[in-house]
Amino acid sequence: MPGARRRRSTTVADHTRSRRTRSAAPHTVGPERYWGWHRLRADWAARLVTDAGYGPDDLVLDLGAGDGALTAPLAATGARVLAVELHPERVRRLRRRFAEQPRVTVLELDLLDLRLPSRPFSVLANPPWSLAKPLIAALTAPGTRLGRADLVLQRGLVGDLGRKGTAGTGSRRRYRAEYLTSVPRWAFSPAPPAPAAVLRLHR
Ligand SMILES: C[S@@+](CC[C@H](N)C(=O)[O-])C[C@H]1O[C@@H](n2cnc3c(N)ncnc32)[C@H](O)[C@@H]1O
Repeated sequence: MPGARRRRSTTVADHTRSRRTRSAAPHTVGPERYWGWHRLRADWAARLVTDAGYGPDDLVLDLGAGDGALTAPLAATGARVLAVELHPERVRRLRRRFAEQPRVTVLELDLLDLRLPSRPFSVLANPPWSLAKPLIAALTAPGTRLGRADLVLQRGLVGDLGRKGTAGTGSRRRYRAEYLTSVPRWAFSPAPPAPAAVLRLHR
């Protein structure tokens, strides 16, 4: 199971070593932890899943799954879904909600510690925006099996990456970065401080 056992292979954390070796500040589960919580409304989540077009042959990661806004419509496509969430109560709710769905696996894990699957996979996620850059670096690193990722992120960052047109570490930038669509603030509950957009990364 991806992420369940840590081999010394690529984890998202490998790309953020400097962050991780600082005291555990932004990722610690504890009273000082700030938990971003801008849930996608069901209609927008359904729209993003429809646009992505996944089906039973796909393995799709929902990183920062919350209470399953994207996990649920993804599961409805028949895809195999890996929902990663760190907040313990949200993990409990996810496990209850998807208990009867064997094609959904919920991992209680810092997404920066996730060992990426060794088989081809995709990502559809509305992750914590503070982790956008290390997450993109990890997903596009040499050797990952990522096929495509649609990430709901702060619009300014998506615009910058879309203009640049590529993403990836090292001299060979293997992924195209595309500004897929704008997402208005009212697509979330509560509304985030800045407007959002979907960044599509694909080989
Ligand atoms: C912007 S919310 C999105 C929730 C859900 N995907 C949705 O669209 O409604 C981000 C989620 O990431 C979770 N989260 C924050 N830091 C995380 C981390 N380091 N690893 C995994 N999940 C994290 C939060 O608890 C929250 O549920």
